[in-house]
Amino acid sequence: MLHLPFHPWLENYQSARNQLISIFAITLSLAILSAWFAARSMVKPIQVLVEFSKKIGRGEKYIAPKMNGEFGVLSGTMTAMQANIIKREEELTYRASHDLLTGLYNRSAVERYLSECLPRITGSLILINIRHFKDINNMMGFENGDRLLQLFAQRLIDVSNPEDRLARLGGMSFLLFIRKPYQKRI
Ligand SMILES: Nc1nc2c(ncn2[C@@H]2O[C@H](COP(=O)(O)OP(=O)(O)OP(=O)(O)O)[C@@H](O)[C@H]2O)c(=O)[nH]1
Repeated sequence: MLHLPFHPWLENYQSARNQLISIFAITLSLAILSAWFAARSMVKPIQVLVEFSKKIGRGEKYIAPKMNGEFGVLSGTMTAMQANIIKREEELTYRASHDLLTGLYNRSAVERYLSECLPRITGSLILINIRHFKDINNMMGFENGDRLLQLFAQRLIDVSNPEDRLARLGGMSFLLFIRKPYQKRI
C-alpha cells in the first residue's frame, strides 16, 4: 500500500476554499451595495412624487424638481395635471361669480360683496333697467339683444370708478354700487 503525504493536499484544498469564500463575500457585498444604491435612487424620486401629489391634492402650487427618465415623465405629467386643475378651478370660480355675457359680476357675487362690505362702508346703490328690452329682442333678434347688453355693460364700466362694483343681476337689470358721488355725468 502506498502512503502519500496528506498536508500538501489539505493546504491546496483550504487555499482554494478560502479564495472561493472571498470571491463569494466580495460578490455578495457588491450585490448588496448596488441593490442599496438602486433602492435609494428609486425611493427618493418616489418620495418627491408622493409629496408632489399630496400638494396637488391640497391645492397648493408647487413646482416639481427636475427628474430624469420615467420619473421625469411622471413628474411632467403631474405638473400638467396640476396646471389643468388650477385652470379649471379658476374657470369655475370665474363662472360662479361672473356673468358670462358681459363679464360683470353676477347676482350672487354682488350679494356676497354687499353683505360683507355694507356694515363697514357706505355708498349708493343704483339699479339700472333697460325698458322694453323684450321689444328690442323681438325687433332686432336675440343676438343683437346680447350685443346691446355687452355694449351697455362696457359703457357702465367706462363711466364707473375702479372702486365701484358693477353687476348684472340677470336679464336687462344691472346694479352699480358707487363708493363716492360722481363729479361727472353718466
Ligand atoms: N338678448 C338677450 N335677451 C335676454 C337675456 N336675458 C333676458 N332676456 C330677455 O329680456 C326680456 C325681458 O322681458 P321683460 O321682463 O318683459 O322686460 P321688458 O321687455 O324690458 O319690459 P319692461 O321691464 O316692462 O320694460 C325677455 O324678452 C328676455 O328673453 C339675455 O341674456 N340676452
